[in-house]
Amino acid sequence: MNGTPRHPERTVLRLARPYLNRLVGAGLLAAGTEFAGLALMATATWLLMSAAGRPPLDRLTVAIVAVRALAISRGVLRYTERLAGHDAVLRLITDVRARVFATLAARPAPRQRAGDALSRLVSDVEAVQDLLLRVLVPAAAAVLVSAVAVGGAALVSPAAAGALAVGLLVAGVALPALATALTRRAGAELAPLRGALATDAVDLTHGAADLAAFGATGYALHAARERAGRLARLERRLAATGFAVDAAGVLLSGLTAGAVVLTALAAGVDGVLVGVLAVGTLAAVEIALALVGAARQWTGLRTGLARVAALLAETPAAPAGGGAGVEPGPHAVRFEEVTVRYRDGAAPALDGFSLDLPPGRRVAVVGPSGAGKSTLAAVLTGTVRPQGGRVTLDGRELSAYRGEELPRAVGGLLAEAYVFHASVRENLLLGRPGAGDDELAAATAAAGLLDWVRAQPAGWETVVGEEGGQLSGGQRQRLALARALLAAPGVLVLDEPTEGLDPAAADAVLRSTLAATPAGHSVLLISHRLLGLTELDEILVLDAGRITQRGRHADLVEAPGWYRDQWLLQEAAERGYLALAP
Ligand SMILES: Nc1ncnc2c1ncn2[C@@H]1O[C@H](COP(=O)(O)OP(=O)(O)OP(=O)(O)O)[C@@H](O)[C@H]1O
Repeated sequence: MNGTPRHPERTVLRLARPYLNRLVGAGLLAAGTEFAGLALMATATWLLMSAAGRPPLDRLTVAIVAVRALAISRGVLRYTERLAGHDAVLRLITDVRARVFATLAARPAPRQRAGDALSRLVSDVEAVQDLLLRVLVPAAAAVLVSAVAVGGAALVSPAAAGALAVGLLVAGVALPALATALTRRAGAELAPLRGALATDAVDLTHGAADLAAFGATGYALHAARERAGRLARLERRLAATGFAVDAAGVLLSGLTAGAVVLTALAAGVDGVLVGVLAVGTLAAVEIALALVGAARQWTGLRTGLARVAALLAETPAAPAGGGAGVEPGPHAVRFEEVTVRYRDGAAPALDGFSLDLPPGRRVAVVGPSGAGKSTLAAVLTGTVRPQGGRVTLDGRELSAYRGEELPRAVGGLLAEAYVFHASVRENLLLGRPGAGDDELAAATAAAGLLDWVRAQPAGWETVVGEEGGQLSGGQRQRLALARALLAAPGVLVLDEPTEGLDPAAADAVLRSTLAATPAGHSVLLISHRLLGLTELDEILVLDAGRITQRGRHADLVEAPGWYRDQWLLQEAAERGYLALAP
């Protein structure tokens, strides 16, 4: 696991480099907007106070025109700033999303909940957008305008400018630092609580039927309500702290204006200009107070930014040799002393596993639940990377193949295959885009689903529902199997291909599946069911990640051990089942 970069902002800024001109432009426009606002207040004050003395109108003309020009330009500048800022940031975000997806796609299968991963992906990438648009651009504008305001005030009275500078420093540095310090801890507690609440919502809706069946709805609701209550209390506390800091900001702007007025009066500044300084100070402090908001945003964004930066830092290295290209057809696979451990300190799921799978060989892996069979399939398809040993395809390590290369050589039916909310045809074409009806029919026949497809009024266009919900478990399994057969990778991995089928159907489907696999293609079959394995070249019995027995069915069934015991049990059970079957 890569370490989290210590300054995620730097990673973001590095990515933003190609758009730097646009971002600087947006920053300048934002500063222009704020400056126009400040100048508008100051000019309007001068105009009002001067007009009170009834001077000749021509002395006021420039100021009148300036007020109009500033009022209009403020709106125009704000609009162009938003346009320029969003244009730059949305371009950057497109890059960031593409990189994040590429990294995730090249990564082993996620170990976290899919919903959580997805929502994080969306909100974390948005953190990059917010960092630029809500933190950096307004902060840069506030700093620039504060400097201009102090410079302007210094032209009138250096002493008043000093008082203004102090006020602006407190508003733009001390208050933001205070706001960050006060909210950091609560903010850190908030994120996991929000995550837990999202998970509760998913569990309570998706698991409603099971919760009701076990009479656990009340308990689950109570736990979720408690977490929601804790979140609400935390948010109330954060809001109260936020209001206190905001109130301090208002107080500060009054105090700064008072100090500026007193120093200006003491320095003998003309009354009208004192008024201009007072109103200008209120406007300038308000602009500097934007930094409090920026700091608050920044605190909230840091966790998401760190996660995105960690993902981006993980950008997959191009495989050595640039990927030699994978031809369809036979391939040789070799496992050498492969060890997989899902967690440090946990027992290994695979423990020094070795196997030769030359082209055309058909091997079954059997063993008790938790023995490591699915882990083996995941290692072979590249979704789990072993911590020890190596797995090679045609002599090259699996990790040396590009993400899109490996599936051309190794693939098949993995545990919990996903069926898309689409037609039977579309689900099948995923296995081999462009396959004709004959090919679809051959694969579907081997999986034992062709009769069902033919019986449907819509045939290949039958829509299977969300996650294949309009199919029976067995039909879903057969559809996924047909898709794997259509893909016809050189190394076909079949994780429980006949799960959910009755014994007679399971035998038939396994036989036709093996028959439909082209000569020279190897097969790694994972199965709980030991019947029907007579045709396989070798059967491995796996237990706690190690091979405990190996051989052909005829030999294993003669030797005392797990295989024989299990085979006898299953055979007796199925004989009973078949005797009862009509
Ligand atoms: N994603 C995971 N995270 C942590 N541990 C895992 C994960 N997947 C599997 N394991 C652990 O690894 C071991 C092997 O699991 P695996 O799924 O490979 O066994 P299996 O033989 O396929 O079991 P089954 O026949 O029940 O499907 C088990 O102890 C399991 O708890």
